[in-house]
Amino acid sequence: MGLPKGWKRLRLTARNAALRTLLLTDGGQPVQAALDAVLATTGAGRDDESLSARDRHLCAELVYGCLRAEIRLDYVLGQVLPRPGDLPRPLRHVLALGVYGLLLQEKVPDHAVLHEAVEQARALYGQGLARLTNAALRAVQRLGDAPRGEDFYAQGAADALAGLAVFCAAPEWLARLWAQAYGEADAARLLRRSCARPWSGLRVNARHVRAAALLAALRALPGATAVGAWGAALGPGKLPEAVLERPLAAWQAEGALSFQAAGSQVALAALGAADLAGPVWDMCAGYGGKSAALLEQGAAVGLCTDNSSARLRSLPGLCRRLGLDAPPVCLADAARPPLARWRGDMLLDVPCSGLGVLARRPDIRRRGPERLTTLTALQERLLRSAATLLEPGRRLVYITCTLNPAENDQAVARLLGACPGLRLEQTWQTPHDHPWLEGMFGAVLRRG
Ligand SMILES: C[S@@+](CC[C@H](N)C(=O)[O-])C[C@H]1O[C@@H](n2cnc3c(N)ncnc32)[C@H](O)[C@@H]1O
Repeated sequence: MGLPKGWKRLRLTARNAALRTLLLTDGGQPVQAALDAVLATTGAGRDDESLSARDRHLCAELVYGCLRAEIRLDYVLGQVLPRPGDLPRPLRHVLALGVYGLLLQEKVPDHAVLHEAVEQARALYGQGLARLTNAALRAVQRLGDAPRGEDFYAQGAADALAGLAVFCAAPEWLARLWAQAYGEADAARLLRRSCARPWSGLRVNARHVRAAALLAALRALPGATAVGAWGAALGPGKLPEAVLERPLAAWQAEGALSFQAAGSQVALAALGAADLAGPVWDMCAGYGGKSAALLEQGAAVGLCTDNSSARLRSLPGLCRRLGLDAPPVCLADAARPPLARWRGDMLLDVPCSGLGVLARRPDIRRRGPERLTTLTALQERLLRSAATLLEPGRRLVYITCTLNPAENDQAVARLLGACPGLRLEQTWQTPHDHPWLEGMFGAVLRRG
């Protein structure tokens, strides 16, 4: 999306960088890619045009926070403005950033939030809309604590679930899908979890000489939780700068440490993926996060394929950093694989709706339910093609990061119905009442 003409009048601040990032996400760019693109132009070394490390962090918090709360912020704006949807999109982001600052951002004084929002509106659109911004945000201030509580969002909602969906900034269709699939109590738990700030997941490279010491040090951090065999998770804001007197970035650069979502690590451990019989074929290897974890933990990954060359391209470099022998990589559509047989086990970490990772990927909630049917059909094709290649005695591990039965247990059931030679050995999913672990699903199938 093009930027309004007045954009150049804005100073480089965390909030202005956040505004620019949010605009990029409107054009369909994934949130982290948009943030990386904006921060790449605001790095240190550009004298008057640089953001401090603290401001870069604040910018990320604002972007992720606003996207995570978008539906809720829009609702609040709808209570103080007659037709916020008619305003230009950049101004709506200015207002949303302002409401986020007033209601959900700790430690930032209201007057600073108001001042910067009004400055943004003035620079982009002039005095008239700056006045409107000031009036709208002051009206939000006058609502007091009400918008911080759930009851505020029940006004005008069809029922309690619809009100909770707005409070948790989830689309109503998703709340209904979860209520129908898992019951209202679980749907409520999942909605609350989906809008909380995510935990950071760290994975220690089991092959690194200091792996044991590093793992022990990470797990000994205040509030740290062990995940899987080689991981630790830390709550929001708890990531330290350094461990064992070295910056985390240095451990990462020398291949001792990777960032990997705790849910992925727990899923791999629960499904026994490190014990898969080689050569393992990772059919949707992407950037190689799961393959790298398996290689570190001793699995013989023999082939990585994906239909995205941009993703696959980073896999050899990732292996190099971690000191692993990179498996062969090949650009391939897993629904029409380039091989007729595969003698080892297979990993199918499919493209999915991502409804289990909304806290970490908040832009996913902007996508509508219509894509669920397309994704389910794609997963069915991928499962069938993998099952066709599976040799007797070999296992196929199926993984999603979603909370949607059609993509999870029902997808597995459909495959079992269509392929009588397959046996279901295990299914696993993140417990719905887990307060922070992402929603993952996995199944292990074996050809008899
Ligand atoms: C959940 S991601 C995989 C993440 C990866 N396993 C990791 O841990 O980093 C799903 C991947 O499937 C890939 N994909 C989508 N459609 C595909 C297809 N038809 N054949 C192969 N890969 C596909 C996407 O490019 C994406 O990288």
